[in-house]
Amino acid sequence: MHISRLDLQDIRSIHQARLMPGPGLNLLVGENGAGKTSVLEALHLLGYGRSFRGRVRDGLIRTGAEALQVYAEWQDAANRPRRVGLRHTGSDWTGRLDGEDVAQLGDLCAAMAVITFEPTSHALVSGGGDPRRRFLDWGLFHVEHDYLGQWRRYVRALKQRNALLKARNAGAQLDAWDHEFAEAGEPLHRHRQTYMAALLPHLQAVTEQLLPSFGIAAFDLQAGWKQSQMSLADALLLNRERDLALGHTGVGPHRADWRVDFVARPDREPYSRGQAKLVALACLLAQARQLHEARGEWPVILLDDFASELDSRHRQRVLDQLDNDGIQVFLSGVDTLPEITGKSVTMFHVEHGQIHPAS
Ligand SMILES: Nc1ncnc2c1ncn2[C@@H]1O[C@H](COP(=O)(O)OP(=O)(O)OP(=O)(O)O)[C@@H](O)[C@H]1O
Repeated sequence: MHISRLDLQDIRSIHQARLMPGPGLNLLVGENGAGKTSVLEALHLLGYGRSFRGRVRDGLIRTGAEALQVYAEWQDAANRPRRVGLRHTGSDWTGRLDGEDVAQLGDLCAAMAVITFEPTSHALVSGGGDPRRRFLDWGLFHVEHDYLGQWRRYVRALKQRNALLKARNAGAQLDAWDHEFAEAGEPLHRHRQTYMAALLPHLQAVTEQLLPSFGIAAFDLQAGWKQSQMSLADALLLNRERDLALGHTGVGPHRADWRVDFVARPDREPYSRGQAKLVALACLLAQARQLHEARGEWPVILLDDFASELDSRHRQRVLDQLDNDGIQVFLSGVDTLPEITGKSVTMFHVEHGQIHPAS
């Protein structure tokens, strides 16, 4: 997808702005605090319904304004014009997609595929399991039409089961929710397995380009229970006493995780922050490629503060790859980058919340 127009209103220090982005690399340059990241946050909001710097009500709306608004136009894979608009007050939102009101924020997010690489993205490989589960769920949400419904069914069963566990209610109701939980959880896991298998060749290809000396040794999914030894229903039964004592469900796809191991790192020594960022970026770019393979459409890629912690050689490799693939990228930085030489670049100067195309 190529966003051809982006209107922003009352996002952080940006009162009103309109950008006409180019199809390739869009570079947002300006001093610290100018408002560059705010533009990326607005796009991320359309793709995820939230900011990557906290909740909307925690400062995304310009001080003194009642609500923020974002509007974007793009062409989809079949070159059809699409448009999306979102107004958010911090507690309530209204959304329009192709001229129609939408009932769920998820409908907007499904239309806009956005992949964001930002200063905390290294958490994808060096933090807890939450971002890694979200990574899988995001990919599946965009390529498997029924995944969202299955995921919602699972989350509902988990909530109900946890409520019963908290109330120490081990009666027939718990049996019924165990059944529902297992029925919803098993297919979720199978989807994740299939997705990881589909992702692997892309991860290999991206790693080959970004980190050629690493070599992928394994890309493994842990189900969240001892899936090779028992069904989810059996795992629930086995863990029931423990779950009742703890008041929550300790096994299931909500405890799943994945890891990527490299031939060059047999002892799995900890990554430097820059290495963690590169591995995280490789995973995100693999996800972009898989989405393209599955849907015939590239996501939009946001690279916030890209220059920090990635050396020039790696920046060059990343930007070359994105350029070769013809992906639309929004990149923010305090300075322009030498690595953009020879690429099709649309540049914007950002200053005190004002955005001007650079001539
Ligand atoms: N709710 C708000 N209302 C008004 N201004 C805000 C609000 N939240 C943040 N700001 C201001 O917006 C600016 C933040 O912009 P942003 O983080 O997008 O800058 P940036 O250009 O990405 O900076 P850096 O290069 O330092 O990362 C800051 O000047 C901040 O004071």
